[in-house]
Amino acid sequence: MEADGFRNAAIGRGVQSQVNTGVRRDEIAWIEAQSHTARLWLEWAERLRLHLNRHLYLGLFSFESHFARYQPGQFYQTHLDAFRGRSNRVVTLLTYLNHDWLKQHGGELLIYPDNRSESPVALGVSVASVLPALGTLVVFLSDRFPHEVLPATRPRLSVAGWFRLNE
Ligand SMILES: O=C(O)CCC(=O)C(=O)O
Ligand SMILES: [Fe+2]
Repeated sequence: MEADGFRNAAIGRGVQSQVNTGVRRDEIAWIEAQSHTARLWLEWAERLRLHLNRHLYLGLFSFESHFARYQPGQFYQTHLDAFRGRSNRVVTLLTYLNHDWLKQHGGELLIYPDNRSESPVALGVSVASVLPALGTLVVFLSDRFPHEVLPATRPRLSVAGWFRLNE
């Protein structure tokens, strides 16, 4: 654990969790209710959870969230946040803490087509390219949209969160 609370991000959970720097190079810090801002974020997520359950009947049970810090050149290769039958992450939230982020800084989040789509999709072509700029919020179903983080020329701070089903 670094002095500032960040540590190397691992892949997988519990005993299967491992740090694999070939896939992801970022550092993370879990968000608990450690500050007023953190509490506001968790309260906002709780209201969104109730709203999604009320209107989309998703049965979301809990929320977990972390900061992630990518140093220049670091990345996260294409992955899904959940696998059918193996994880209970249902909805992914991403938001960014980077002022004045320009296209030339790179660091895009690339989102690939829904893996259950019926229509033929061009392999390897993203459906969205998102600059990690302050004020942007991305929401998608965790087990359906592969995504990756491209390297940036500046440090890149994000907040990721997942609504989960009951374990
Ligand atoms: O920081 C991002 O844009 C995405 C991070 C991500 O995909 C993850 O933490 O699972
Ligand atoms: Fe992800």
